[in-house]
This record gives sequence, C-alpha cells and structure tokens, in this order.
Amino acid sequence: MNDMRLTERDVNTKEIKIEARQVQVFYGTTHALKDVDVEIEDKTVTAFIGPSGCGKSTFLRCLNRMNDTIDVCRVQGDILLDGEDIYDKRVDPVQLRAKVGMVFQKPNPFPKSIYDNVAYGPKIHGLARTKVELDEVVESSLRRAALWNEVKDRLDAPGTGLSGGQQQRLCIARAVATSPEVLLMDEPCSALDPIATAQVEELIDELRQSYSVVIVTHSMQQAARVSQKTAFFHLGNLVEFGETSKIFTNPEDPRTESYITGRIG
Ligand SMILES: Nc1ncnc2c1ncn2[C@@H]1O[C@H](COP(=O)(O)OP(=O)(O)OP(=O)(O)O)[C@@H](O)[C@H]1O
Repeated sequence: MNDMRLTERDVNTKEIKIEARQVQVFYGTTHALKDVDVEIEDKTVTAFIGPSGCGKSTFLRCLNRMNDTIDVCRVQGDILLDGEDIYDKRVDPVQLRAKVGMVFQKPNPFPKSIYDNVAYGPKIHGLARTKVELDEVVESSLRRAALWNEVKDRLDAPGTGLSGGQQQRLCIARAVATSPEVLLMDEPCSALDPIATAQVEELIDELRQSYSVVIVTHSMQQAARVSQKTAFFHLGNLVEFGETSKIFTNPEDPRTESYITGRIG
C-alpha cells in the first residue's frame, strides 16, 4: 500500500520541462494561437490533438523557435525551457534546436550517407572530438532509434535509399544525436504504413524514458496509444489539457467531447 502511494507521488512530481505562459501567435493579421498556458513534463509523451488549422503545429514550432523562419509570424508571451526564456535575445536558435530536436511529417534525410546523416549534428555542435567518439555517437543514436541492426552493415549507403519507416527512424536518430532534452514530432507517422507506424510508436514509448516527447497527431487512436498527457486545441485555443485517459474517457469541455466523439473536426 505504501509502495503504491510512493509510486503515485513519483508520477505526480515529474519535472516540468517546458512552461508556456500566455502564448499568442500571429501570421500577419491571422491570430493563430490565443493565450496558451501549458506545462509540459519531462519523461512524458504529450500529444497535441485538434481539428485541422487549430494551431497544433504552430504551437509545436514555437517550442524550438522554428516559427522564427516564417517572416510573417509573430510570437508573444513566454516559453520557458527548464525555467529559461527560449525567446531571450541571448539564446542562439541553432543551439536551442539541438536541445529541442524536431522530427517532421515527411521523413527528410539529408542527401548523404546514413552515417553522415547522424554525424552531421554532433559535428557542427562539436559534440565529438575524435572519429572514435563520433562513431560511438552514431552507433548509440542509431541504436536509440531502433535502426542499428538494420543498417550497421551499410552505413555508407545513402539515407534516402532506406524505406519510409527506416528513413523516419533515421531522422529520429539524427535528432537524438545532439543529446536533446525534448523531441518534437509533427505527425511523424502520417507518411508511414501500419507496420512502420507501429515501430515508430514503440520507439516513441522507449524515447520517453530519456526525453520529454511532444507529438502532433491527427489520429486520436495514436494519441491514446502513445501519450500520457493530451492537449486539445480548437480554433487557436488550448481548450483542455490533462491525463490522456481522462481526456478520452471523461473530458470536461463540451468541445473536447464533440471532437473525440467525431462531431467536430
Ligand atoms: N506559414 C503560415 N503563414 C500564414 N498562416 C499560417 C501559416 N502556418 C499556419 N498558418 C495558419 O495558422 C493557423 C493554424 O495552423 P496550424 O498549421 O498550426 O494548424 P494545425 O492544427 O497544425 O493544422 P493541421 O492539422 O491541418 O496541420 C491556420 O489558420 C493556418 O492557416
């Protein structure tokens, strides 16, 4: 009994990795996100769900300043990573993106070898001093992405020659190679077949032992399978955020209920 209480307390005291306060995003005059407040936990998978155009990807891109690359985009409010404002002028977005890695919808390996795809980040961030160290980072990243056994004999082959699911795991290996703390995934399985999707979902579950993982998904089944926390967005508002099991079985807001029962979206 005591052990159970201890376990519950441990679960409830997960460290907050990212805190967003009153985040607003505008694309020109379009108000894409309105007053988003959320706390994203470490060693947890958080899913962002909601109808098309509700702002899920926009908010995901705020978390590693990918929106900086869009001219018309303006972000207001605070986003703190381990208590530090990521929009502070002293923060270098390239360094930030090594800490807060991203995996995109369509697998996008560089037109380079499998080895070089993974080695690129550690090289530019000076994370490996010798070839031996670099080899170790490449191997451990490919192992973390559950791809090592499939590619260890052809590390010099082009990354673009792998299957779609393998390419997506290569992109995950590339993201973990810079020792990130957070992994952002924007619909990472939408271009994959069911078998590759299952492999990536299993991998996401393993990655959460080491990272805070945030995933945008159109699939409610996927959100229910892989995440512990879910955020439901609607028309630029974060309507409801909480335990995934609660969001899907007993949501508080009627808009969440309509979405999960298929009445909106
Ligand atoms: N680069 C951009 N320029 C202008 N408006 C944009 C841009 N990106 C997104 N928007 C607008 O911001 C709003 C939110 O878009 P966003 O892509 O974040 O939604 P989403 O929930 O991820 O949608 P989807 O599920 O269809 O990918 C939409 O109204 C969209 O048209």
